[in-house]
Amino acid sequence: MADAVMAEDQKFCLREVLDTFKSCLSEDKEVLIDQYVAGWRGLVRFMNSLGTIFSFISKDAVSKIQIMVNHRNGENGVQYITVQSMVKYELDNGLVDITKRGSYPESGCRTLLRLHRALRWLELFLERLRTSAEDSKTSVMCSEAYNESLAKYHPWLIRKASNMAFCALPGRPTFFEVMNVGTPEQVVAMLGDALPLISEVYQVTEELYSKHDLLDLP
Ligand SMILES: CCCCCCCC/C=C\CCCCCCCC(=O)N[C@@H](COP(=O)(O)O)[C@H](O)/C=C/CCCCCCCCCCCCC
Repeated sequence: MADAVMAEDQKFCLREVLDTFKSCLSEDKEVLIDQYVAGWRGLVRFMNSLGTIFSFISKDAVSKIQIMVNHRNGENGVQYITVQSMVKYELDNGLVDITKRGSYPESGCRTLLRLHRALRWLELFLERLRTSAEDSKTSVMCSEAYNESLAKYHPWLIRKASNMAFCALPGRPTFFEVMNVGTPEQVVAMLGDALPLISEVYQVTEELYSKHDLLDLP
């Protein structure tokens, strides 16, 4: 019985993950890195539960998450509390490769930019899921969202592998079930609730990176 309760407690719930993203913005609209990273960690857990075909994506996401965690745990961790403070600290101290890869392949600015681009994919995918009909294909929604966002930054081989992996996504009903949020109507409501905040986190980061000319970091 205790085990059953435990298993129920530990069941994945996408609402909690998206709530983590919702808590990313501080009162003065700074993006909190711990919460941002926790959100991605939750999403990776969800993706892992969909099958090993997504391992190559998961591996890359985990390595980027780990780089950000290392910055937070490092001796200058306090400079990495928000994306705003990280950008200022790394730029002021010349810790970012601006035009070509060089001494700082693991800068926070570069690493977070990769996750930021993936956040745009997430936003587009969730919006499609929210407005989709019952018989819509998640693979098509995922692939369209990918082609409109991340794909332009990926070489041919990654694009090919990604689009092949998307074909393994379960149908919409199963996908909704794995999200463990409730009825399809509750899933749609939850997405409608979470999306504006995810969009805001994306917009705040996009404007910051644009202001400092960081959107094309190598
Ligand atoms: C109800 C909705 C639930 C959605 C659940 C989504 C779960 C997604 C979890 C994680 C997403 C992975 C984020 C991937 C970050 C990719 C960063 C990136 O662009 N990396 C490339 C460039 O890095 P550098 O070489 O410059 O360091 C790297 O080359 C990429 C390698 C792997 C392929 C990345 C493919 C990304 C596809 C994202 C869609 C995930 C689909 C999951 C399906 C649920």
